[in-house]
Parts: sequence; C-alpha cells; structure tokens
Amino acid sequence: MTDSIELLSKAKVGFIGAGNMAASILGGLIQSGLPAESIYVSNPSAGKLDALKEKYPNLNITHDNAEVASNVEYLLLSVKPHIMSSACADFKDMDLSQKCAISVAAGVTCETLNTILGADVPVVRSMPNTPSLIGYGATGLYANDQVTEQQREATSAIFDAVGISVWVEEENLIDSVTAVSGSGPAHYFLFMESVVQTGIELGLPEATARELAAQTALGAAAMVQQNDDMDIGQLRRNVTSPGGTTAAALDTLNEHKLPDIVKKALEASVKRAKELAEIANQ
Ligand SMILES: NC(=O)C1=CN([C@@H]2O[C@H](COP(=O)(O)OP(=O)(O)OC[C@H]3O[C@@H](n4cnc5c(N)ncnc54)[C@H](O)[C@@H]3O)[C@@H](O)[C@H]2O)C=CC1
Ligand SMILES: O=C(O)[C@@H]1CCC=N1
Repeated sequence: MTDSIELLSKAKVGFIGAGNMAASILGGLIQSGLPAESIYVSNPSAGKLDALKEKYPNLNITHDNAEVASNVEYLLLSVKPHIMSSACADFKDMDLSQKCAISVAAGVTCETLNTILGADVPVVRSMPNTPSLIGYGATGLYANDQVTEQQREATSAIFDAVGISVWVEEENLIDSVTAVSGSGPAHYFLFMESVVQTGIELGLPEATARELAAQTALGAAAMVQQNDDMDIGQLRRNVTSPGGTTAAALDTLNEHKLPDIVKKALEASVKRAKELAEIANQ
C-alpha cells in the first residue's frame, strides 16, 4: 500500500456511476493497495458493473445509488453533468454532512451540489483526466468551506493514486483546469493524429509514424517535467536551428496562428463548462 493510500485505509470509497472516469480512478486505487472490498460502485445497467466485478471480485457493486452513499465516507459523483441532479435524488434525504462528496463532473458548481445534497455537505469539485487509467492522470481540486483538512488529504490521496493532483483556491479555476488538462488529452491526440496521418503521406509505415509520434510526445513532455526551471520556449528554441527544418515548420504553424487557435479552443472549453453548469442547475 502506498503512503498516501494508507491515509484512506480505514475509509470506504464509493462511486455513483461506473463509466470511464470511475473505472480509471477505482482501478488506480486498487492498484495502489486500497482493498476492493472498501470500494462501492453503482450504475443503472449491469454491463459495466459486471465487467468491473470480473476484474476485481471483491468490489461491492449495486444498482442502488443510495446503498453506495450510505456505506462510504468518500462519495465520488462520476455521472454526466446533466444526470447529476437525478442520480443524487436517490439519496437526497440522507444526512451526508459527515461524508465528503467529490464530483468529477465538468461545470457543476459546489453551489449546485450543495443545493442537491444539502447545504452542510463537504463538497470537492475535481477535474481528472483519462490518463488516470494508466497512472498518468492530472487532476485539479477545489474544496468548499465544509471540507476538513483530513478530507482534503484523503481526496489528494485518491487522485495521487492515479497521477498528480493540484488544489486551486478559486472555484472558477476548475473550469480553467478542465480546458488545460481535463479535456487536454484530446487536444494532444488530435495533434498526434495529424502528425501520424501526415507521416504516412510522407511515406512512413503507419506503425512507424505512430511509434515515432508517441515517443516524441512523451519525450517532449518529460523534458518539460524534468526542466521545471527552464522556460518551455527555451526548450523549443534548443530544437530550432536558424534557417533549419524546425524553423520552417514553426514558421508555418505561426503563420496559421497555432497559439491563437489553442487560445480560442481552451476558451471554448471554459465557455462550455459554464453552459454545463447552467444545464446541471435546471
Ligand atoms: N471522460 C473524461 O475524459 C472526463 C470526464 N469527466 C467527467 O466525468 C463524468 C463522467 O464521465 P465519463 O466517465 O466519461 O462518462 P461515462 O458515460 O463513461 O460514465 C457515466 C456513467 O454514469 C452512469 N449513469 C447514468 N445515469 C446514472 C444514474 N442515475 N445513477 C448512477 N449512474 C448513472 C452511466 O451508465 C455511465 O456508466 C462527467 O461528468 C464528465 O464531465 C471529467 C474529466 C475527464
Ligand atoms: O468532454 C467533457 O465534457 C469531459 C470533461 C473533461 C473531459 N471530458
């Protein structure tokens, strides 16, 4: 058991919804040493629950959301934003004030969650991402005033089990985290898809283009992580010989305003998060 998971060792952790994010996080928790018998998960349909049970035979599965809520200290609300209110209605009469509700839903605010769950409920808004499935997750966290120090530490432990986590001090920054890292894997995937496709058109076998693209993305990310005192622009300049091949490519990306496109894309994500907040509030 990892040190951070030790913090959770006496706690029970539940998931409302057994989709992609829930499966990623609960898989990471089990891999880090939290026993499957300490984890509860509910979903309306059987398929995803059965698949999880086959993988982790000691996991507690049910179709009853209230059963999960009543059994655990940490309740991860891992349903789509527009489902949040109806899924939580199943346990709206329960006293959750001694538990910690952790939403992973994009946009849904603490205020909405407190309206649904009760004003005195400790609520954390989290924004994880799918690389959590393989231990490379990046999660942003925000806590309302009811969350205790112990609950904060346990929440960090949950997400550190599947990658890294950072706390933000203002709730609206969770929408910024959504744009940068929650949705982020898809941005890099699109870039890599384009690189692989062009690599193929330039004559490389698909497998070779894919292997080179993936290793290059991994290498670039690792260089950023391992040189945290160095400006990313400097790492870029180190690749770029004056009048060379990189300069030719970067000139083209800048001519087509890549930085501008990225800015517009991330701003669109933030705008959509705010729209999802409205939908969840209805
Ligand atoms: N997929 C991603 O990359 C990320 C998703 N999120 C957030 O995670 C949440 C879930 O997303 P995914 O896991 O991708 O979706 P998903 O569709 O894979 O999972 C949602 C699950 O909720 C279940 N569900 C539907 N109604 C329910 C109810 N009344 N009670 C209990 N469970 C119910 C569905 O059957 C499904 O298994 C969303 O709110 C999303 O904003 C956050 C970060 C990244
Ligand atoms: O696309 C979405 O709304 C969710 C939230 C972040 C990643 N997937």
